[in-house]
Amino acid sequence: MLSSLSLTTLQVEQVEKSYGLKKVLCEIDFVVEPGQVVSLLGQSGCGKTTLLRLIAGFDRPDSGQISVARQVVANGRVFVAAEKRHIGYVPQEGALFPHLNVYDNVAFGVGKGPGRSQAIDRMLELTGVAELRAHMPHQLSGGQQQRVALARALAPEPRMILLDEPFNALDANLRSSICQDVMTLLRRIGATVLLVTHDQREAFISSDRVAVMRDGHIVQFDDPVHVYRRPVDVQTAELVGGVILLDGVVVDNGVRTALGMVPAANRHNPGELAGASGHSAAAIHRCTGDSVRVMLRPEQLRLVAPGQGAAARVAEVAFHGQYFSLRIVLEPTGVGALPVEFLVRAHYPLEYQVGDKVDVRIVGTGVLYDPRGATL
Ligand SMILES: Nc1ncnc2c1ncn2[C@@H]1O[C@H](COP(=O)(O)OP(=O)(O)OP(=O)(O)O)[C@@H](O)[C@H]1O
Repeated sequence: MLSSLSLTTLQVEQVEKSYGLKKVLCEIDFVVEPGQVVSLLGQSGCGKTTLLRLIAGFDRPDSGQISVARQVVANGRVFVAAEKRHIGYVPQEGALFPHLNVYDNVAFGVGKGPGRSQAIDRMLELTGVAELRAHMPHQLSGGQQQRVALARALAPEPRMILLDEPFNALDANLRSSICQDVMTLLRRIGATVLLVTHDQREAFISSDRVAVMRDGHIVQFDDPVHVYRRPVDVQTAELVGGVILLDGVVVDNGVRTALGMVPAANRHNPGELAGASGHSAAAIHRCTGDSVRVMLRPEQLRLVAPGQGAAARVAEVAFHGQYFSLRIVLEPTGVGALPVEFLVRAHYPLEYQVGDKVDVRIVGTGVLYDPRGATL
């Protein structure tokens, strides 16, 4: 049962696709190893669904090659029809057949043969919807519908699973718990999975690798920690989290900024960003004297006792329930042309109020980009 899922590699090589004059996918190249979960993460319109449809076999690439389990399914000469690719597809909002009950929805794609009803029963159990087998889709909650859609996609024992924003219709709280449930299940059965999402948290929670897409390109294919800690450029940094950007000038042992000296690394540096280590200075040495942009994550800033960091003041406090966000404005230092302000999180009980003077210190290293925000 489902053994084929764990053996499947997906290979996408130099795939391109245009609609009319609009190029929607450019030089798409990546591999999903057997049992890996990979997310396609990007803003609306960047080409995620188009890529998924080419892999599923609903559409043809203009050029390039797609292979599933080392068999070519699409290139200039070969095109294997969707139903012969043995790929499970869970579309946005599940799209269950409204006139079929849960059992019949799950049974839909399962071939006739011995063991059919046991296979369907097992899938209903596995996805936790066995007790709902007689329900019609309109009698199910959003989360239950997604589980049934997953059961339906898994029941024919596909070679891999494609999920197209499957949790979109759920409200925020339900969304992250259902996402975690579904991913735990898919990992337990060793499925090779490609997940389309525009939600960075969903991509990070679920995936071994994240493919960040922009304007039809994969701009970074990396593990989630690297995508967050060492994004390829400022746009990617902003896509996946809060960003503090400082203008700076590279000097011998770091970058001089309005927040003082920032230990810095470029993206290609080995080692962890936290802590100012020798490798940072070596890697940025060749840029000495250059103007750069330094990217920090908000959690890298700490409010500390006077005299221990850069002087600033609290301009605004907002309560979010679990935490407060403080808008902090640096006192002018002459470094950096514009006033520098940013948001810092603080927890209850809050020690600060609007107008307080505070000092700000950086923890860990910043990531360097050129003044346009591109990789150095
Ligand atoms: N059949 C089609 N004909 C013409 N243009 C299309 C077609 N399908 C997609 N496009 C265009 O291709 C681009 C990429 O669309 P796609 O649906 O792949 O993006 P997406 O990243 O999945 O977006 P979303 O997150 O909103 O679903 C968009 O500009 C879209 O308008």
